[in-house]
Amino acid sequence: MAARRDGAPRRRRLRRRRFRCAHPRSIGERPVSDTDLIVRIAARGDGVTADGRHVPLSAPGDRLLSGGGLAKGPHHVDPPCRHFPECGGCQLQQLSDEAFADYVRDRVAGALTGQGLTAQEITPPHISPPRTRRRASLRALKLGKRNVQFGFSSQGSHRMIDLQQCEILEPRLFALVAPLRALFARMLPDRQPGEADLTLVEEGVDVVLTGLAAKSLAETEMLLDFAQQNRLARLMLIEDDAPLTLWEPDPATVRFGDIPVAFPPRAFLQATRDGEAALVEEVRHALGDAKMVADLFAGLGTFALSLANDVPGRKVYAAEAARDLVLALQSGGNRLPGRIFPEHRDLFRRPLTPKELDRFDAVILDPPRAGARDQVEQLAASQTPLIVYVSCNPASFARDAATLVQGGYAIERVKPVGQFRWSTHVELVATFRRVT
Ligand SMILES: C[S@@+](CC[C@H](N)C(=O)[O-])C[C@H]1O[C@@H](n2cnc3c(N)ncnc32)[C@H](O)[C@@H]1O
Repeated sequence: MAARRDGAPRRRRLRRRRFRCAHPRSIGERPVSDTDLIVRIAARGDGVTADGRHVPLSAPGDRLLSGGGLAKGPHHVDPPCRHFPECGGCQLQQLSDEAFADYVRDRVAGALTGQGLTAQEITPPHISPPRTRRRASLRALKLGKRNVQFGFSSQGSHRMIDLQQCEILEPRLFALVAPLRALFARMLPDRQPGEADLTLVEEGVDVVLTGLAAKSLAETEMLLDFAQQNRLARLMLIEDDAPLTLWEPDPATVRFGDIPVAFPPRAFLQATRDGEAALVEEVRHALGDAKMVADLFAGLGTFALSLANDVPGRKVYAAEAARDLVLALQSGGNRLPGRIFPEHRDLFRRPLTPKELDRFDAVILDPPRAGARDQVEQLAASQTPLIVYVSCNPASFARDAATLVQGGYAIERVKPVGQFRWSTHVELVATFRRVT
């Protein structure tokens, strides 16, 4: 049809195109009004309509229909994994890449708004690609002689999905799923649960098994064959809470910058390599040429060791409560003489005081999910010019951020990080500068 100058045919074409976007719906269902439009995704992953109703497994742009169904909008995609949503490993595979990135950003911005705070800048989020997760805990359940279910445990339930496909695990971790299922089938007592903690380290996959015992020579040999055939970096059993190393041809290590660090079993490691790189890069950007730096909740030294060499003469004090992590960090730090100063310290019980904090040009902190209320109160009372807060929980971060802002800091920049792809688990790096 020839285009008309009054624009009517164009409007009709647009209307038709929009209609085709919606998926087929049952007879008698029709969109009711704009209040039925899904406008955002809530923290726990439900879509929320303009009038505040929660709709599981929906995407922004979807519409609730009068019969209770859902007309899918342009951001509602087919989940890439056959186990979604029952598996529990992912919550948001129905979102387009754009909608997932918006969700990650909005979680951070929303948490700040909830505390009445604004950041001068919120950067575009970093989102980890599929199949990059380098650590996972999988559960096994033996139901019959050769019948073992092995996978993530379904969210909020004891149901298990027997994992045949996974779009988040790094391929070297996923390659172990079938061999581990077979191992559990042979060795797990009937009706008993087992667990496998997998971490990709420099030497291959580090596997820690719970629920299995090596009571006889035959069982020990079976486990050693498994480790050798699958070229594991290390195989450990947890028996009565005590770890037993069965196989570790070379010491298991991780690397921060060019510093190798011994990897204690089940130690904390950022979930993806690219996510870790994004966090380190953002902290590096914030630190600038700061010389005296404190890294609080330092873990194995992800930040301390990656950043110590950036600036001539930089010294990094690193505090961490887990003894095995501090020891590993210390031996890694020995490769940078005079640069790294680790301390075994419980920062909940004994946070750094303002007097201690005032020695530093910059303080990095990366606390557990609960946040770091007591340490942040001390920071708010200090004169530290720069604070770089790495968080795995936007809600506790925003509470701590409010304390820092009350203490005279401004939120200069926030980078949201979605390294748990398709999950509701969101991380961030925030830069605070003292302004008063
Ligand atoms: C989110 S991890 C961050 C680790 C490290 N920054 C990294 O990126 O690998 C939090 C760390 O805080 C440590 N931690 C937990 N409670 C602590 C406390 N009360 N005092 C000091 N460190 C603590 C944990 O052992 C863990 O290593």
